[in-house]
Amino acid sequence: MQQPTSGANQRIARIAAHLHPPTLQIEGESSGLGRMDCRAKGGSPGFKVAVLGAAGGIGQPLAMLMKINPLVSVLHLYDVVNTPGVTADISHMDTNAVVRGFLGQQQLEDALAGMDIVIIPAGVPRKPGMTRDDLFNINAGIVKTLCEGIAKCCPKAIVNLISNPVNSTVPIAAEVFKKVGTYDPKRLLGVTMLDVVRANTFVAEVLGLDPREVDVPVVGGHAGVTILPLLSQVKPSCSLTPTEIDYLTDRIQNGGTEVVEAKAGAGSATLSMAYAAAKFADACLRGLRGDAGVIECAYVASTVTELPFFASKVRLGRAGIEEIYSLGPLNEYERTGLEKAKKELAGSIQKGVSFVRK
Ligand SMILES: NC(=O)C1=CN([C@@H]2O[C@H](COP(=O)(O)OP(=O)(O)OC[C@H]3O[C@@H](n4cnc5c(N)ncnc54)[C@H](O)[C@@H]3O)[C@@H](O)[C@H]2O)C=CC1
Ligand SMILES: O=C([O-])CC(=O)C(=O)O
Repeated sequence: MQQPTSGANQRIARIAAHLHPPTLQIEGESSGLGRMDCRAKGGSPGFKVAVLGAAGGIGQPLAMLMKINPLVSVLHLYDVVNTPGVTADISHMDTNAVVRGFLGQQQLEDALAGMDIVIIPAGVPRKPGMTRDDLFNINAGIVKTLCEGIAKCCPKAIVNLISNPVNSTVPIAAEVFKKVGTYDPKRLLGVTMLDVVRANTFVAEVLGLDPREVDVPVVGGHAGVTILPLLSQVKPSCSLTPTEIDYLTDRIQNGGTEVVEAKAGAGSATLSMAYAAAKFADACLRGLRGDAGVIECAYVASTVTELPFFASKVRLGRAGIEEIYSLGPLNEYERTGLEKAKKELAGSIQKGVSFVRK
């Protein structure tokens, strides 16, 4: 067998050092003890993104999609299990972002330090027969702990909250940030993008269009009747029959349950959610970069209705949410839906607020 040259020896030694890092020091940063660091050099322009719950059903494909995003220079993957494997795996992708893994509560602060965007899909998913609110008891505590970490380590980060029940977890996050004095409503967004993604898909199916050409605003919240598609505002403008409107509203409101039942106990939407979360995070990143006209639906602190939180179209920019749009003209069907949505949302918001204030 041919002996490697001394130049080749040096290169192999360098690669081996990356695979089995002693205590790697990142330029300009201190390295967390026991942290998995999959490339020593970063520094290329771009944003720093953390995924909390990165080893989960949503977390893994979402981490992969964020690794592909050219706006991301550093990707931190945090979970209470399995991040070494996920980090090693994703770090082999030949895209720009430097990937670092963080395992367990003692590494949460290292995972969060310096982040521009924190995406949270941590928590338990539904099984058939459960509502999203049935997840409250477990997920409320998880979200509270993670948000306490964000308030301490990256209080200026944009937070994309995915963990259910979103209608309550966003108010929980707001209360945690208020308590420590770091709350900026412009930087806290509940991710309802999957409702829009589903609505675009189902409406396109009915109209015989390419879903990429369809834009359906979905407002309210992210559970059952609180998911309110505004089918009178579909772009391109179209006329749907009352039967089509009933079918579409029901399918969009129950899209999550459709997946939970099809998975029959193996969890809820993960792949379409990772896609939706990556699309939404990309919009936040483009806003941060200063792109004009970045508009998406999200569940945010709002004065669009009398409720303190509501999902509607928002414009994203360097400060996070730069403008929240009103609902526009609603027809009778949508006005009735809005009243039902508000009634349920009010209770879910109060439940989240009380959890932190108790
Ligand atoms: N907003 C939305 O549109 C959607 C929200 N979801 C919600 O997203 C959440 C996650 O769903 P899946 O990924 O399918 O669940 P999963 O169980 O596959 O993954 C969740 C991950 O969170 C981790 N985790 C648990 N406690 C943690 C903690 N304290 N800190 C960090 N990580 C922790 C788990 O170890 C696991 O890897 C669920 O609450 C689900 O209901 C799901 C689909 C759509
Ligand atoms: O339905 C669930 O539990 C997960 C979810 O939020 C969705 O798929 O919209």
